[in-house]
Amino acid sequence: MPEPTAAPAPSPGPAPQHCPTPRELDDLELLVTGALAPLRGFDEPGSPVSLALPADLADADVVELVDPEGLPLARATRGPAGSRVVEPLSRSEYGPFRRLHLSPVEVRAQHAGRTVVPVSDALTVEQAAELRALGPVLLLTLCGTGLSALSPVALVRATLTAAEDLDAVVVAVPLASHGDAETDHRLGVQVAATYAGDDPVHGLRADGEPDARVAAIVEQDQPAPDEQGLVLFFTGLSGSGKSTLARALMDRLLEAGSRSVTSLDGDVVRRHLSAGLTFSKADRETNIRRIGWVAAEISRHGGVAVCSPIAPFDETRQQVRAMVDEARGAFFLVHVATPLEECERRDRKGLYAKARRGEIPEFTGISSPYEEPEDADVRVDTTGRTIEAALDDVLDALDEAGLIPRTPEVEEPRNEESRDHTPPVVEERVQRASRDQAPLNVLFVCTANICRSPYMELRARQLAGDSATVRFTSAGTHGFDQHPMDPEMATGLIAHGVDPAGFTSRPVSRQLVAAADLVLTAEAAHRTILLEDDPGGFRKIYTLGQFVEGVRRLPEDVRGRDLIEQVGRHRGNADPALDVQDPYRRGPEAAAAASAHLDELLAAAVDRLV
Ligand SMILES: Nc1ncnc2c1ncn2[C@@H]1O[C@H](COP(=O)(O)OS(=O)(=O)O)[C@@H](OP(=O)(O)O)[C@H]1O
Ligand SMILES: Nc1ncnc2c1ncn2[C@@H]1O[C@H](COP(=O)(O)OP(=O)(O)O)[C@@H](O)[C@H]1O
Repeated sequence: MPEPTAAPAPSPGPAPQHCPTPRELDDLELLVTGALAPLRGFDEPGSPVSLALPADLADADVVELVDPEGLPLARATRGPAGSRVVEPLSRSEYGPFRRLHLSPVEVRAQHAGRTVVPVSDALTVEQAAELRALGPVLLLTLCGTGLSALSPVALVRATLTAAEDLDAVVVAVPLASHGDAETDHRLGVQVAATYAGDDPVHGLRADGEPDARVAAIVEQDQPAPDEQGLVLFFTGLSGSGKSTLARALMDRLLEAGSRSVTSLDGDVVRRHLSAGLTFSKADRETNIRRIGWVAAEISRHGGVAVCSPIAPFDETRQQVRAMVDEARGAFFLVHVATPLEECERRDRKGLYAKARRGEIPEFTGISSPYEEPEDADVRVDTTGRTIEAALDDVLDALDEAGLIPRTPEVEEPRNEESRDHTPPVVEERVQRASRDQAPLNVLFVCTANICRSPYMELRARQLAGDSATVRFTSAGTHGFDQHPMDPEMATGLIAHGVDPAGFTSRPVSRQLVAAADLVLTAEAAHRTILLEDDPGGFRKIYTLGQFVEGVRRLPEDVRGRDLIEQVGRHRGNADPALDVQDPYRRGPEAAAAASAHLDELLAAAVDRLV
């Protein structure tokens, strides 16, 4: 049959409605405003601007496209060669910065005569200077789904903030990403040319760092992995241990108090959110999608959702992953891979026996399939293991992924005396701005402040030369006041030409830790002691060995405060294997070994701090 050459007349009766994806809604807006000209519809030959209709609408001549709240936005009519011609019905009125969404025609009428500059990331100080030299500019903020590393709303906020000091008009254009950088660039050039008309278009050089105000917007929008919304999704057979492990993990998080946690347990969800659903394939999929939707919303707002349904189908699990992704949360899949024989042996609820007798139809593992995940972040078989040991595997994997650091309070429940209501990280951030200009305060800590930490303090000072940008001090977790340095370790310093004569020891205190920008301990045990007193300090208290591991993972040009911040985001474990051994009363060989170990670590750390 020949392809139709023109849109057929719409069939009578109301057109079926469809709500497109966020990316498609962005495309629709640009098609309707003419920003994507010469494109006028979806799926034109060779165009990446496509519309995926559900199977039951694929053959419909006309589909009414609605926004998520059901407002009809446009009619999409079947056109030539499989395209969908778009005819606007109404214009979106809501959404942040809607007033800045101008069409090319509106821009020409209101702002002609300005240089058009496409913006798809936070403007840097250098770029602001570049813009100032251009005279009046129109910042075409390309804020569509997935185009920028920043969320659409943060990109517009960042651009408006940077524009305060410029002769600039900000226009928001929801140009979405279409999968590959080349296509995105090509569409960006096309859209900018359409908006510019006869005015010049200027492409910014990618260069430099944003100023403090813009950086604060970026930081808020891109939280560190351990502050990001998180969906912990346990999947596995009935009786595998999902609920038990999920509950144990939740208890740890709740006791630590640093995250807001919501449980979406399989059985509990089926009593409330999914009441009435059966165990047919379709109903199980609905159940999991509901859990996924709620979990994604929780993650959108920075919370932790702990889900523990069977979730037997890979495709539905992938859909949940995509929903969480869209909400800019992290998705962490735990496969509780206890084999069927063990689950059946446990048969806590007697369900397997009933399923074997045919009294429960479609029972997972017996008469309904379980598709093993191939994309699990961690796989735990609980057979013959304690709950603590199984939980340990999950906590290790979460720590490794940087999502939940193994701080002492997550590690094990704290007792009442050591509970400390330390200021949250937000306050830490505010304080940081005012400290930026002050010298870095680095505190070294060991046990008695007579062997390793004085060596660190005095040797670091020597390595730093006369740098005024860092101050080094030291203290001991169990030290006495006013003791001189241990003679064996002092020998090592003297060999380097450092005179330890004036040094006297002191005990560490909360005040000393609070005043430090960075605390480096000789052993993991010292770190644990300090963190018990200051649980919020896990971003600045490390063992020296752990810190140096972090430093070595970062590019050479990351230095000073940036270095401390970035090590904080990507820190590894305080592995006791990285400890500097205590040489006290172990003779000259132990002292020489400790000095050599410290020399190596300090050379790596100090050079990057000054
Ligand atoms: N036919 C059948 N198959 C599997 N499970 C069954 C069935 N009928 C009832 N149950 C009980 O329901 C719990 C599983 O519900 P879920 O919502 O997690 O299942 S699913 O993800 O929708 O597949 C499951 O709980 P858990 O043991 O916590 O997994 C069972 O107790
Ligand atoms: N290492 C372990 N981890 C988790 N559960 C375990 C472990 N060892 C034994 N169990 C037992 O297995 C059962 C698992 O039940 P549950 O957590 O309700 O599983 P599910 O939610 O997957 O149906 C519980 O009775 C639990 O005490």
